Amino acid sequence: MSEPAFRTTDLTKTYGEGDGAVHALRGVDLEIPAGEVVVLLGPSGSGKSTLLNILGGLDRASTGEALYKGQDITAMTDRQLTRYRRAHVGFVFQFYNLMPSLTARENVELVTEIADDPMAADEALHLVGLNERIDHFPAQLSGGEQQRVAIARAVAKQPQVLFCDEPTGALDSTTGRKVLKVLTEVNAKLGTTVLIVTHAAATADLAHRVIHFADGRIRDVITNKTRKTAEEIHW
Ligand SMILES: Nc1ncnc2c1ncn2[C@@H]1O[C@H](COP(=O)(O)OP(=O)(O)OP(=O)(O)O)[C@@H](O)[C@H]1O
Repeated sequence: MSEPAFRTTDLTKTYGEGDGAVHALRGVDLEIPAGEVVVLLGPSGSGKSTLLNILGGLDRASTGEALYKGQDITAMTDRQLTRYRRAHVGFVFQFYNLMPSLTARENVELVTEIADDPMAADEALHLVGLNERIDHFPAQLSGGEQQRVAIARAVAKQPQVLFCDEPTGALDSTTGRKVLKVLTEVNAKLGTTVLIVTHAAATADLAHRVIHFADGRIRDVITNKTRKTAEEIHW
């Protein structure tokens, strides 16, 4: 069996100290195979984004181990973490964080200009179905189209892993489905491991694996025997 994308052992994260301490992660043991679409579900405050941020190298664990392809992220220096994020990881957030004064292509080029082995910005925009919108500014695009530019930007540097925190949170369900379709296509075409944190529980039907969080711990992990397509899910 190939090495998993991620493996965590007794991972904890505590924000603050003493009486005010918040135990965001209380001991997470997890394995995420490379090449899967994984959906993280759970109540607000249960630790999903915290886990995503630690695996993505945006935040640090308090204790425990988190391996990316056998490398311990928790032991990395800040410089190593920056390199890890640059080389291997793409992020998609609820709000698209596009530069309003740049076109779709120019927004993607911001990343392709500094990446080691990027695809062309136009190719990334084709991949997300925005062929006709390449020279549009964000204000000329719908919310779903803006999110697809954000996905193109994240995918253009050819990351091994795509972390998506509430990628459909600001979208209606029809538009959200288009965005999810793009994420599953990126997984299928490029083999990118895709982790999605969401409150839209129906998204779980797209996943290879569904992780349920509760109170800073994993409650259960389900492997879907069959997966639905983005067109088939509703929320
Ligand atoms: N930077 C921070 N400082 C202090 N507490 C934090 C910080 N980030 C998260 N927390 C707390 O950690 C806990 C877990 O938060 P997290 O955002 O991981 O949950 P979540 O499951 O993603 O929630 P949601 O679904 O609402 O996004 C919460 O109680 C939150 O308030």
